[in-house]
Formats: sequence, structure tokens, C-alpha cells
Amino acid sequence: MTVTPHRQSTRRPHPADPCARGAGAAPVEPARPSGAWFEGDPVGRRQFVDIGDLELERGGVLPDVRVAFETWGTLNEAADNVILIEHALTGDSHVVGEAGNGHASPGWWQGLIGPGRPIDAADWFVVATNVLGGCQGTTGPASAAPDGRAWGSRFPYVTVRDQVRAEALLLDRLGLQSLAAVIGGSMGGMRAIEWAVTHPERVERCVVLASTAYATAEQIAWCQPQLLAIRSDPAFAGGDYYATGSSPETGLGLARRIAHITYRTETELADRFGRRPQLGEDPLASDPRGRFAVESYLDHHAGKLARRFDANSYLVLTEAMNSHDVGRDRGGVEAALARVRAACTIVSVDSDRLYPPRLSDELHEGLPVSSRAHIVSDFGHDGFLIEEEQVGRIIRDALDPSAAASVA
Ligand SMILES: CC(=O)SCCNC(=O)CCNC(=O)[C@H](O)C(C)(C)COP(=O)(O)OP(=O)(O)OC[C@H]1O[C@@H](n2cnc3c(N)ncnc32)[C@H](O)[C@@H]1OP(=O)(O)O
Ligand SMILES: N[C@@H](CCO)C(=O)O
Repeated sequence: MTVTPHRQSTRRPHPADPCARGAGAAPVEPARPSGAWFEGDPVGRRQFVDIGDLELERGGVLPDVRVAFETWGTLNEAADNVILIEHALTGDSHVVGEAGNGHASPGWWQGLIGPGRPIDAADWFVVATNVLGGCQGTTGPASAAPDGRAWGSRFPYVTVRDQVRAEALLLDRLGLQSLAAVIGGSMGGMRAIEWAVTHPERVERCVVLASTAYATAEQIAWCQPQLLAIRSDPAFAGGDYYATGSSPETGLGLARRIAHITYRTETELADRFGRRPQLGEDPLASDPRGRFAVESYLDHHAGKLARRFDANSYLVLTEAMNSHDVGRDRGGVEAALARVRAACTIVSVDSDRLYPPRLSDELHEGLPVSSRAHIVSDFGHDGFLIEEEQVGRIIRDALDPSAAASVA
């Protein structure tokens, strides 16, 4: 297959990237490349394809959608060695990074792709997209609407199915019809299973980690105070804060604190922090009031996310996760899962309190061809990111030719 690179972009913060610089200022879209293009790049750099107008599940059309992605490896002649990797809520397409090519920053599954690694780029062509509604180059609330202003509050409600539709259009544009595997964790796992249900004929293997067939009552419940925290921040300005010179960092930080607790475990926090005060601080003093170490830890994660992520994207993606239900309008979860033809691997983290193993059991039991795998971890939901060796072993097994395809 001939591939023509029209334009390359490294992951260095683009001045228009609200995730990279804090979301305070008005976004400026980078110049749009014309038509679809991509490059089989062994290192992985962010690239863009305009997929046109996107029809949304709840009605209406999102015009001029752009999808950003990175690739590793080379597409083979048969175009049947494609793996799609789906990132989680605040993740991105930067699955691995390599020093020396403008990619010094490691990726979120750094040990996964490369020579001798579970996904050897000599064998596979890996595509990792940035999700619709996010803030890493794919169209989201900080992108310019047709009138040139940021979408802001006008950005529509998008569902996980819309996100998968955008990715399917991207792959169509790239001429990639079949997926040897789609792999994702957490919110990425939602997209992975939605891919297998929506496009059974295109997906050969599906690996779903720390995820679910549908958002549960408790998951939606945890999201509610996070949504409220952002929307209650005076700097939120109804969602149209891009031109105000500030952004709802306090609300986003609160949301992250709430979420981060759900990503970890009670025992980890107890063992790691206990009742220890933060170094040099006294939580029992009245002036100045000091912090417990665990409070400082949460402050750290809150600040870090508020600096790198757009609050509107956090809202849009959280609501998309709430929308997730593979059974909607398909006769229920059981009927939806029965459509899947991929060989699936369903993975849970034993200590995950947010996506507990029973949800993986439900997926596994409903899928026609499924293996069940377990990650043993002290870290809870974040175990799917932290326990890279275990994840690597599971993915290596899932990609083994003997675990292949039921796709006709
Ligand atoms: C697919 C995706 O989801 S990609 C997105 C993943 N990345 C993120 O979500 C970023 C947020 N981070 C996380 O969720 C988690 O840190 C993970 C899963 C990435 C990694 O987990 P761990 O390796 O266990 O990191 P941990 O939670 O211990 O955090 C370490 C940070 O806390 C800081 N920290 C630890 N204790 C304290 C404390 N008492 N006070 C302040 N900061 C503290 C460390 O200095 C370190 O800072 P750094 O990350 O800026 O270097
Ligand atoms: N740390 C992950 C947890 C959600 O799965 C994220 O922020 O995306």
C-alpha cells in the first residue's frame, strides 16, 4: 500500500492544544491537511485526518470532524495486521514514546509496543486514536466551530458509539477495513467492546481491560459530583471560558480528586500514606492548616490534570462514559454481545472498586468467544495502567495466532 505523508506533528505541545497548555486561552486550529493521509511511522507521531461530518446517535450532525492519531509499525500487503489501541478518560494516542525522535516523553503503556515487546512493531501496524470530544487534536469542545469560535457549551452530547463511528470513518479513510485486534482499558475498553458489537465483521480480536458492557449506577453516581464540581466553578462560565483568560481549574481539580480515589484502593492509601502528615506540614495546626500526605497526593494529581486537560472535554467524555450501554436499542446487553464474532479477552483487576471483576464476568459470559484474564494488583482500577508486565503477558497471549479470528 502506498502511503503519502503530507504533514507530521510531534507531541510537543501545539500552541492550539488546550490539553498541553491549560485551557484558558482561545483555541486556534492548526491548518487542516486536505484529504486523508497517513504514514507507517515506526516511532509514532501525531497525525490528523479530516473525516467530514459526523452523524450523531442522539440526532444532529457534528460538522468537519478531525481525528488525531499515532501509528507504529508498517501495514502489510494484506492490510490484515492492524491493531487499534483505545485510551482511557484522560489518556491520549501516545501509547509509547521513544527518546531521540522528539518523543522523549514515555507513553502510558510504554512497555507494550516495540521490538520483543508484546506488540512487536515488526509484525503489527498499530493505530492509536485520540477520542472524539477530547482535547488532544481530535475534534472536541475546544476546537473551532464553523463560525471560528470554540464550540464550548455548544459542543453536542456524544456517545461511545459516536466515538467509535468517528474511528471507523478514520479507518475507512485510511483504507483499513479489518482489525486484527482492538485493545482498550476503562473508557478505552468501552470503545473496544462497542467496536466488536457494532462492527462484528471487522474485528478479529478484542481485548477489554478494567471495563464493562454498560456504565453502572455507581459509576454514574461517582461521575455526578465530578460533573457538578466543574459546572459549579465560577470560571466555568457555562462552558464558554476559552476567551475569558481563565478556566475552571478548581472544579476540574476537584473532579480529579474524586475520580482518583476511585482509581486506587483503600488499602493502598492506608499502607502508603496512613495518617502521615505531609512533610513539613501539620494537619492539626490551625494557622497555617497543614495537610495529611494523602491530601497532598490528591492535590498533586488535581493540579497535574488541571494543567494538562480541558474541563469541557472532561465533561463531554464523562457523559459519553455514562451513555455507554452496548445493549441500547439492540434488545439488551445479552443480545448485543451475542453479535460479536471476535475472539475476546476480558481482563479485570482484582482490586478494582470502580469496574469490579463481576462486570468483566458479565462481559465474558455474554460473549460467544471469550477468554477471561485477571490482573493481580494492590492499585485498584489504575492497575490496568500500572501492572504493565501482566498486561503485556495477557496481550501477548491474546495476539497469539491460535487465539485468532472467528471473522469470516
Ligand atoms: C490510558 C490512560 O488513562 S492515560 C492517562 C494515565 N495517566 C494519568 O491518568 C495521569 C494521572 N496519574 C495516574 O492516574 C497514575 O499516577 C498512574 C496510573 C498513571 C500511575 O500511577 P503510579 O505510578 O502509582 O503513580 P502515583 O499515583 O503514585 O502518582 C505519582 C505522583 O504522585 C506524587 N506524589 C506521591 N506522593 C505525594 C505526596 N505526598 N504529595 C504530593 N505528591 C505526591 C509523586 O511525586 C508523583 O508525581 P509525578 O507523577 O508528577 O511524577
Ligand atoms: N488514570 C486513568 C483512569 C481512568 O481509567 C485516566 O485518567 O484515564
